Amino acid sequence: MTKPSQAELKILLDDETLAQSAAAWLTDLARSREGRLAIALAGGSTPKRTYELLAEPPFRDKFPWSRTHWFWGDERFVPHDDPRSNYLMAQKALLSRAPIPHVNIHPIPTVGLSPQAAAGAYEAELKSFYGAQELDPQRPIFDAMILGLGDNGHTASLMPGASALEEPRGWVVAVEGVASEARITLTYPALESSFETAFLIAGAGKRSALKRLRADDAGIPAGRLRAEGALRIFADVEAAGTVLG
Ligand SMILES: O=C1O[C@H](COP(=O)(O)O)[C@@H](O)[C@H](O)[C@H]1O
Repeated sequence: MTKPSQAELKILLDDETLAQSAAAWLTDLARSREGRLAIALAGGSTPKRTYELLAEPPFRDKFPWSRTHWFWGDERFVPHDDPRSNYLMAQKALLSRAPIPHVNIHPIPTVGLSPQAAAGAYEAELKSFYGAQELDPQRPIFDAMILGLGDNGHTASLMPGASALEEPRGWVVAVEGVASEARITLTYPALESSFETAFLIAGAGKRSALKRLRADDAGIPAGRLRAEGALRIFADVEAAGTVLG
């Protein structure tokens, strides 16, 4: 298990170089893996430029689109055309602009069912894709997991104080009452089940949370993550300020 304090930290000058570096990492990783690939996307605003770059040359021309499947680490429980939707952000920045087969896109359902039912449906979809009901640490679900870090230390939709933080076995849960809308999130066991994981972190507002992440601070949800594979942090200098200082 890899703790955040053991992550390889890459500090980039600004948003653009962070996105270039993250897109290069993901493309090289995807090309180095054989067969079917699973990538879990983060939402929010930080990864948007990385997603855009993947759909543009030179990354677009090198990426193994046909064998890559796209999942989400979390979703806001709103329709997919709502501006808050993590699916919508990825769809506009990447999915609609790259040659991705429709069957390779696995959004978290948000309409016509309860948050609990949506979490159950997504867990069933992940298990069907994985081909087993139980996680094998030797065989992670994902090849790459992209994560963000909230100012309050949340990652995916593992929010401070949420009961989701204590979920020992389930792969996906609903989170209600901790944000303006309900959330659906992968739990630690599922988020940790990846060959490689990368946090994308930008902006001065993230300085304190990044410092706590790098100290494995269990007081923030991200600080409790123990990745099964390699862990990387791509941070811009604004976010990394106190880490460098
Ligand atoms: O609410 C969320 O926030 C985090 C962090 O987003 P950012 O815009 O501050 O990078 C994100 O990773 C997560 O997917 C999202 O639902």
